[in-house]
Amino acid sequence: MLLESVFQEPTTAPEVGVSDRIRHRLIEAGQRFHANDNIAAFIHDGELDELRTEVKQKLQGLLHALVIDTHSDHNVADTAKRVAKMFVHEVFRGRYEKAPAATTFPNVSQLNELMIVGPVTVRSACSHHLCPILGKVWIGVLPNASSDLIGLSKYARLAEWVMNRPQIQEEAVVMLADELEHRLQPDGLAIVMEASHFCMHWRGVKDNDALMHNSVMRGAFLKNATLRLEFLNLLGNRR
Ligand SMILES: Nc1nc2c(ncn2[C@@H]2O[C@H](COP(=O)(O)OP(=O)(O)OP(=O)(O)O)[C@@H](O)[C@H]2O)c(=O)[nH]1
Repeated sequence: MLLESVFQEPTTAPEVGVSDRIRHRLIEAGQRFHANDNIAAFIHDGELDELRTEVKQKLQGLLHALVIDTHSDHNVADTAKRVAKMFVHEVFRGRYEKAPAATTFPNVSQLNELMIVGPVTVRSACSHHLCPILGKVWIGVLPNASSDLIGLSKYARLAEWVMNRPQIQEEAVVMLADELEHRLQPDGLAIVMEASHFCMHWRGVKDNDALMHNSVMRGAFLKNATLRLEFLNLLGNRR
């Protein structure tokens, strides 16, 4: 091959990848696209499969950079494909898919007593190292006569949707609280999360036992110490 042909400028513009198209739409709309943001509204039909293909290609490049022989080692031959599927359609799907439908029902019995759902098992990944976060969430709701109600399973589905993104735990509970508050319009909302961070177990400090606990208290749970205590005491007996 002639040396000139190696250094020749490309005559055609490089093809714009699907991630660039999506990013362009987000920037045009002034929309944030942090690791824990949902960007489903900016992804057109069919583009998620295209995105998975692009991610696969980049992961193949990552394996190459790690000097892993993906040709002769049959164990890694499909790793890029598998990991791309895992990121886009499984562990980070909360970024790319629309919120699960959560039909709301009127509070016909005008319930205004404390209700607790949990423990809801949640799985996430830390945005710093993309290591798994495995944990549990407890949700307390104090409805009022005009609050909406949602089916019990929808608490778990919404929690899964919010957690299936690269996150930090402090922001994850706030995001979940925002989603629930928006749908239920309760007098009070409380969330407690307890999670195990694999970035602390598998690598780094290698502490196997440390857990992170955090909470968010809104409305009546913030103002009324007795209610807050009732919620926390009820969890205390069940954890
Ligand atoms: N606050 C908070 N920190 C987290 C969370 N998940 C992981 N981390 C921590 O975020 C930190 C990552 O940032 P750095 O301290 O810059 O990373 P690092 O030098 O690789 O840290 P080491 O883990 O100590 O090796 C680590 O201490 C993680 O344990 C989370 O949900 N919330």
